[in-house]
Amino acid sequence: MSEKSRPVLDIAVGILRCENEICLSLRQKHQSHADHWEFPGGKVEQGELIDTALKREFIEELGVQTDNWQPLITIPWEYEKVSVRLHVYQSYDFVGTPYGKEGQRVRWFDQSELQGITFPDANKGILTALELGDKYAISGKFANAEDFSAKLNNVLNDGVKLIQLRAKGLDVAEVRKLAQENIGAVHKAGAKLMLNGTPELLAQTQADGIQLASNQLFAYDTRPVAKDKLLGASTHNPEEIDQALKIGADFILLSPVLPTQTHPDMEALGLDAFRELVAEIPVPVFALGGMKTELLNEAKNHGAQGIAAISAFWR
Ligand SMILES: Nc1nc2c([nH]c(=O)n2[C@H]2C[C@H](O)[C@@H](COP(=O)(O)OP(=O)(O)OP(=O)(O)O)O2)c(=O)[nH]1
Repeated sequence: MSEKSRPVLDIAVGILRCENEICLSLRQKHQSHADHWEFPGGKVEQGELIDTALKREFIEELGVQTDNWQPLITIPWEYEKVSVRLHVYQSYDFVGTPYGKEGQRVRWFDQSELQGITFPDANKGILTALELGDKYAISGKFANAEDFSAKLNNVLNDGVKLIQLRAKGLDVAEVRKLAQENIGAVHKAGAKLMLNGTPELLAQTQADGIQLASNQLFAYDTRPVAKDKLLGASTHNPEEIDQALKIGADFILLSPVLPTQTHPDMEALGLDAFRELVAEIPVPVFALGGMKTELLNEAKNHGAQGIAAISAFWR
């Protein structure tokens, strides 16, 4: 059967958390992806809600009662033999001690250990979703280097964990200097700094990744940064989204979701069209364009990892 015509299996995937630890189980020899760790879960039965499926699977497979499952990300994925849609939820709420009721190994891992663990391929976007917060601040206007640091500090104090240094008026050397002067404060706050720039610039700094503008995406055939750096891609349509995924983007910005003063000439997608596009993207997607913190939950309810904005964060 061709990949397009075969049925898609809906899988409920549960990230059960206890402080910084996450419960994983090891897939068994008779299963696909044998000896890969997974977040527990399984197929959603006909007509079943995702959180009902998760409660059932955690009782059946791990002997724990769970509650308060919250959506994190949905991952569409084509394996060689099966098409799946992973509905990934997380919860801190459980009663009992998880154990392998079906003989599988079950273990708690610190979240910082997850990057070194072998998961099925579809899980890459889940790990990124766990790593990134739900607010992505993009730097706006600033008077000088001191003013940049002060504004950045406000963003960090607001608890934002992902920041893009975007300074179109500066030359590369000035951007590099700003990045190096501020990276310490960003990392001290447990946040990550993305550069609106090239892989070459990234290599000269301690920044965490680059954000490629939509017209830069087509300059590459393969991932232009190392695996341990973040690659963000700015997109507006399916063609740019496909190219972003082709070159291994870790996450995507999709815009303009709502009308925005920065691009008055572009027609806004609207949240419903945003949701439809996001449903086909196996990595986290931030909603950009007209976003304010009051819209965060609505954006998340439409499948977003969170919101990206200049004016909502940069003050
Ligand atoms: N539970 C879970 N499933 C995952 C994860 N990542 C991932 O790609 N999957 C895929 C593997 C399977 O194709 C499907 C899970 O279905 P399932 O759990 O009912 O499958 P199963 O044990 O019957 O094993 P099989 O039919 O795939 O051999 O979702 C994950 O983290 N947790």
